[in-house]
Amino acid sequence: MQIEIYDTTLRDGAQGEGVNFSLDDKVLIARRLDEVGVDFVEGGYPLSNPKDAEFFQRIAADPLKHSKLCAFGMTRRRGMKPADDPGMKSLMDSQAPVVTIVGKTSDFHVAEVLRVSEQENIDMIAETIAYFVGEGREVIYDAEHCFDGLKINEAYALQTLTAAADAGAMRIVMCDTNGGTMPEEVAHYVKLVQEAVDKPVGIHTHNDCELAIANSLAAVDAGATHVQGTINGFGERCGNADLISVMANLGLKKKGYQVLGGKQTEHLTELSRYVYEIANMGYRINQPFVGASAFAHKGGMHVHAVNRVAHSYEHIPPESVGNERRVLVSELSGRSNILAMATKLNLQEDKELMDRILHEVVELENQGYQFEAAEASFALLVQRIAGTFAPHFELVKYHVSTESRGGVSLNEGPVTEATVKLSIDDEIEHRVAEGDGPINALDGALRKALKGRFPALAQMQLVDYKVRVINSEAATAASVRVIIETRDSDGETWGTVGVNENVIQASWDALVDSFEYKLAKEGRA
Ligand SMILES: CC(=O)SCCNC(=O)CCNC(=O)[C@H](O)C(C)(C)COP(=O)(O)OP(=O)(O)OC[C@H]1O[C@@H](n2cnc3c(N)ncnc32)[C@H](O)[C@@H]1OP(=O)(O)O
Ligand SMILES: CC(=O)C(=O)O
Repeated sequence: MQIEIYDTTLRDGAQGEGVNFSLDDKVLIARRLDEVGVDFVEGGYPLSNPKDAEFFQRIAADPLKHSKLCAFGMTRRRGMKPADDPGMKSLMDSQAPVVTIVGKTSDFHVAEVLRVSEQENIDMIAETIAYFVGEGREVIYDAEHCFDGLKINEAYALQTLTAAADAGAMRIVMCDTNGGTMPEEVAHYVKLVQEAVDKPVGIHTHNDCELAIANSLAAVDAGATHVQGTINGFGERCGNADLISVMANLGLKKKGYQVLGGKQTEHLTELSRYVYEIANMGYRINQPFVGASAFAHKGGMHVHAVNRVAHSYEHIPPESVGNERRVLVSELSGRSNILAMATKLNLQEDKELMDRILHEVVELENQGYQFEAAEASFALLVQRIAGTFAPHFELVKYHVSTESRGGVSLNEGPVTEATVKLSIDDEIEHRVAEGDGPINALDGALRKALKGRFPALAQMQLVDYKVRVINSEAATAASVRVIIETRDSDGETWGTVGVNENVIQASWDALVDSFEYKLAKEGRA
């Protein structure tokens, strides 16, 4: 059975706190969803703001190839003809072939929020839908508070749904607007509504009870053939059903269903990250299926088993959703973790060497190091222990000073300067740089000292810097752990770590590892 996927990232997703798309962002996401093969893309609420209205004009000028574009709006205002309502006009002006109309299902909302008679609400639903159908548009009806309405007054809720179906809506979408419905209730009411209306039923869930995906799947099992949600679960309050997981579950896990016209789900990881990037939001590392940790193995016993049989600790192959298997190295590692990482680094299997590496990792983690987010420092550590590490430069000394002068100008902040003296092939490079703080100044001086010999260093940049105070078991004084993330011009990123009681020394150690990792990479290339 083919299940329709309806994406509302650009409308309900944008109602999530912290989510804000520019017009260009919206166009990019709509086109990506179109390429992926999503059936319906809801572009926004044209009455709401000029950006959403303009979005529809941009897409009308260069229509989507596969997905049907939907414009969202509410039923006509009370006491008005649809043709006179500015909301209806904005939906017509959008030129979207599909109009999605939200209307009230619950008599409580009709009385207390809309403050109209029950009959007027039914007229608002029926007249709005009939108007758009008469104008040649397809209409999807989003029944707001559908489950709550059915619980309070089943007969009235069903009357609103049949009014929508009879007026010509092509889908009746049951919305768990407040996100408070349980899966068994969803299944019960979806079956009930299917019997009452002669149109395909859809589901739209919110995640307030962390059940949005379970509820979407329960609805599909009960007969719904259309699922609404957002990429990465963005949305009002706790978000909507995450379509990434919905599609992965329907495409790969549950028997008898197909999504995206039977296309593969291998692009889901890329799609999820694309939307995070455009939204300028960090990825959720433990996001099911597509998160960086979704197939990351940390416990030694797990890694041991995965090395023998990959699926022993994996429910699906990571590649089936475009993700990858990762092995993490930490104090919870066994020899198998080290072996897996060392194999990646082309090291021979050597039990004695593995034991020494494992012992060193456990010892360093006890001091506060952490290699999970610092794979580059781990790779260098392995080389140091194996005796294959050849440093490209050696420190003679560095010096950092920060000077703050009063009385010159109120805008003048402190000036930080770093001097770095290195020995490179027995020659001395001695350079100075100013920066926005000590680490930036050290980074600048180090680059100046190395750039003549190693011009490729200009291709890398530091993209993240994290400091955490730690109190290791071994030492009574507080140390700090610095993790630096670096990105290369080819897109590769790597993490390095430094630990010291002095934050500048910890930063220097992480910085040097980052530079050495890049130089080793260039050497291999
Ligand atoms: C469940 C959902 O997610 S539905 C979508 C929710 N999304 C949004 O609200 C985002 C976009 N919304 C907006 O930009 C604005 O709210 C607008 C443009 C739609 C309306 O703005 P305003 O006219 O200033 O009204 P406001 O937002 O204060 O109140 C909503 C109005 O719509 C009415 N209304 C609410 N639902 C419906 C409905 N289904 N049909 C008709 N009218 C409705 C309310 O009664 C209220 O009108 P009233 O003030 O005359 O009582
Ligand atoms: C329509 C919609 O977004 C809701 O009821 O949640």
